Amino acid sequence: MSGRLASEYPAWKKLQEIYNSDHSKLVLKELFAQDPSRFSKFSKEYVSPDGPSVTFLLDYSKNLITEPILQTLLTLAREAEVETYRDKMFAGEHINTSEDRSVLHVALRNFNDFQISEAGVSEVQGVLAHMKEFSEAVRSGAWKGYTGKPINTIVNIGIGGSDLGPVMVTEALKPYAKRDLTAHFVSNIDGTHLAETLLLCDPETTLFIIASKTFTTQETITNATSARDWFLATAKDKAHVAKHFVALSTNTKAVTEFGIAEANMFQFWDWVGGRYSLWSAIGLSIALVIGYNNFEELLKGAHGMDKHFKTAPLEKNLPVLLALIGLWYNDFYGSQTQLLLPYDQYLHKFADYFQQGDMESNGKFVTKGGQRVDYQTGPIIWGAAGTNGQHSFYQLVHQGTKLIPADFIAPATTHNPIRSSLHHRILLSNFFAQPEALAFGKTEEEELGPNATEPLVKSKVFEGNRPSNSIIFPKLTPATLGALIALYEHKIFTQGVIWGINSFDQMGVELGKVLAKNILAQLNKPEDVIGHDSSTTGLIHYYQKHRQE
Ligand SMILES: O=P(O)(O)OC[C@H]1O[C@H](O)[C@@H](O)[C@@H](O)[C@@H]1O
Repeated sequence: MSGRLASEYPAWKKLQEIYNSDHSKLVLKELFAQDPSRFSKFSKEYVSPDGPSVTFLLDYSKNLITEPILQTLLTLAREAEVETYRDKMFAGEHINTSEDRSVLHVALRNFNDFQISEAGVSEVQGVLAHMKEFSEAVRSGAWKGYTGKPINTIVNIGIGGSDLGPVMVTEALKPYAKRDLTAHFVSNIDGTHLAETLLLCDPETTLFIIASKTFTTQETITNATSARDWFLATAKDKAHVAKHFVALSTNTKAVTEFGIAEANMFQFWDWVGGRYSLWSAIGLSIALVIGYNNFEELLKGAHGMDKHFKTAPLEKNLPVLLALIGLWYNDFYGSQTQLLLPYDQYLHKFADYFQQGDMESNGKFVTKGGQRVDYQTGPIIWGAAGTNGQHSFYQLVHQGTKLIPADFIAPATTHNPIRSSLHHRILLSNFFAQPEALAFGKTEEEELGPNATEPLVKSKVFEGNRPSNSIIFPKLTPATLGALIALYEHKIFTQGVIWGINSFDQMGVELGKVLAKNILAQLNKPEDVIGHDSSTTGLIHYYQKHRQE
């Protein structure tokens, strides 16, 4: 039953035994030499079941696994009832127990395949139709600003899940963008973020999209209010707000109190988690930038992956395989982090996006049953796009003292084939070379011959045996991106079920918010600063001494 300690499952204990007795024998160079069919055994092609064509190859052969290890990991998934909990999610059961909510981002991209009865699900199509109509009106120029000019700039104001998804996807799908519609994203409460953005905006032609599930988030409401003040400083009449401000939210009351009419609000529901919300009304900026039809392709690509996750047997289920391999390193090898390395400049925000997606979901130390876990849960996610990382942190990945599993992700075809795709061939040669170097390394013998012992030679040794997955797909299309995001979403889900934690709440972001509110009220005068430790008090006093308003 989910909520149990993962370490109590028989398969977990068996994995620990296997690790203890065998891990020093798991050497990639030998595993490949012993089995010429290792690649075909440990790689799978995904082909979308229907809808827009999506294919990709997942090669997981360069991992420190054998068939028996994989089988034991699969047994662990069965003992943790991953299939049952997956089906509960798709059925709309309240698997987010702490908030007593269902978890239904899959319902946002459901094209009549799953029967889900939950309040709001039947409204999804209506909101999509509203998004289509509105985005087409803005893109065609039919929607006019208060002086009759068309909109040429949009500013999405939101943070966390109400920012990262739209930012990542609009960057990733830039080749599909309407280039004369500029999109900005303001998230940080630091006034610099808004001020620098407003310098690039004209109030007559700018549309502000206020994206907030709760519509109470301090950063977003403060930024939205300042943006409205800036707008009204020129437009004067409050009635003009209707042409320049729309809201994406679950909170109709707060939206209308802010001064945005319900007609300009795009609704979603409490069963959409913030970090799973780009498929909802939160995706409005995506639809505006790439067009509604491309947004729908994104949804369909994700839906194809949902069907795969829902129906493929565990041993062929790609999100499950990624989850199990990741768990093997996280819980038995003691790996603390997981790299996401897209060899595609358009995916330069992919790791940032899944920092929230994974770390906010699985950064939990208590099971659903309230027990402190005695094993590691969510990994630290990090990464960078293309070869940039190779010239910065890869040194540590290759020759440092830590084991850092990495996912390499690349398209076979580029959207920018300059110089007959020369750039892309160089990029991909690195995409192929890095996992090879990580896995197989370079010995002293290769460096100088059998008697080489000098420090210089030693420093050139690559021990190898550093694991990675590789994902390669034909081209980065909206549907392919949708499938890739859903792949990782379901990976996160699977790991969360096995660890017995609630992947769908985020209690850990609350304490800082409460403390900041309290401190904000004390910032005026030194004598107001009470109730803190000496460090916090000292820092605030220093600020009070040196600030200039
Ligand atoms: O969309 P909202 O309600 O403004 O929340 C923005 C963000 O706030 C918090 O940091 C968390 O709850 C995140 O999950 C959320 O994405």
